[in-house]
Amino acid sequence: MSLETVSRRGLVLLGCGKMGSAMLAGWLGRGLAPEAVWVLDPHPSDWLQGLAEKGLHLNADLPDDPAIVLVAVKPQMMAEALPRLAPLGNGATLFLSVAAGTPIAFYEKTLGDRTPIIRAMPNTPAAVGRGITALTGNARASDTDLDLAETLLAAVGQTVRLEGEHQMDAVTAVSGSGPAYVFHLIETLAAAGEAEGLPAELAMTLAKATVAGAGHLAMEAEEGPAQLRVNVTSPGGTTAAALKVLMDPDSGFPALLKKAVKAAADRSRELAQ
Ligand SMILES: NC(=O)c1ccc[n+]([C@@H]2O[C@H](COP(=O)([O-])OP(=O)(O)OC[C@H]3O[C@@H](n4cnc5c(N)ncnc54)[C@H](O)[C@@H]3O)[C@@H](O)[C@H]2O)c1
Ligand code: PRO
Repeated sequence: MSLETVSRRGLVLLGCGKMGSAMLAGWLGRGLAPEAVWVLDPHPSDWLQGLAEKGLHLNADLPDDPAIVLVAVKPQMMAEALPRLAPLGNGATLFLSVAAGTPIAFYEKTLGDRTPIIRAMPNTPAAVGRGITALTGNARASDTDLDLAETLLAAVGQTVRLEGEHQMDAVTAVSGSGPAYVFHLIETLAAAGEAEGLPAELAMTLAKATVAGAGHLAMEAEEGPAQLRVNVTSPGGTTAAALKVLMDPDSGFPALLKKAVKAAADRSRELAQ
C-alpha cells in the first residue's frame, strides 16, 4: 500500500490534539491533500477548522474503506471513542494507534481480531520533523502495513521497529515522555543560571541553545555521548566539579532518571489494566 492509496482511500484521525496535529502537519507538509483526511474530534482546534475550509472532512461521515485510521485520543477516552470505528474493523483498513498504555488486545477486542493494528509511540519533536517513533504490529499487520506505517511516520522523524509489544512500556518511558524530561532540564538549567546571577532571558537562551546543540552533536558525532562528555571535561576544571554532583550514583542523574523512567513505565503498565 502506497501513499497514493492513502490519498485515494482516505486517512481518518480519531482525536487530533497535540500529537495527532503534529503528525497531520507533517503529512500535509509532505503533500497529502486535506480532501483525503477525515478528522473526528469533538473539540477541533482553530487550525483544524481552517483546514476544513480547504477540504479536510471535520466530524463528517467517514469513507467506507479508508486506508488507515490514526488513533490519537487519550487512553482514558479510548473506551468511549473507539467503538464508533468498529464498522471499519476486520477489513482492509489499517489501525495505527499512538495511545500510551492501551494494548493491542484492546483494539482487537473492540474492532475484531482480524483487524490489522499497529501500536506506535511517537514523541512531540514530531512537530518539527525531529520525532522518533517506535512501532510494533499484531499478527494481522503485514509487512506492507508496517512499511506504510513507517513511511507515514517517517514524515515526522525517525522510526524504529520493536521486537514486540513487551518493549512498549519502557519505550514510552524513555522517548514518548522523554522530551518532557529534557524540557525540564532546560527550565532547571536556566533557573540555576539565574541563581548564579544571570538575567532570566539570557539564562534561558543559554540553556535552550546548549541542550539543542548538545543533542545535535550527539546525533552527528562519531563518538558516543560518554566520549562527548569527556571532551567537555578538563581535569580539575568546572565541568568535573558539576559532574561530581550529577554523576553521584545515589543522588545524581543515574538514580534520578532510573526512578523517573520506572515511574513512567509503571504508569504505562497501569494504563493497560
Ligand atoms: N503528547 C505527547 O507527547 C504524546 C506522545 C506519544 C503519544 N501520545 C499519545 O497520543 C494520544 C493523544 O495525546 P495528546 O497529547 O495529543 O492529547 P490531546 O489532549 O492534545 O489530544 C487528544 C484529542 O482527542 C480529542 N478527543 C477527546 N475525546 C474524543 C472522542 N470521543 N473522539 C474523538 N476525539 C476525542 C480531544 O478533543 C483532543 O483534541 C494519547 O493517547 C497519548 O498517550 C502523546
Ligand atoms: N505523553 C503521554 C503521557 O504522558 C504518553 C507519552 C507522552 O501519558
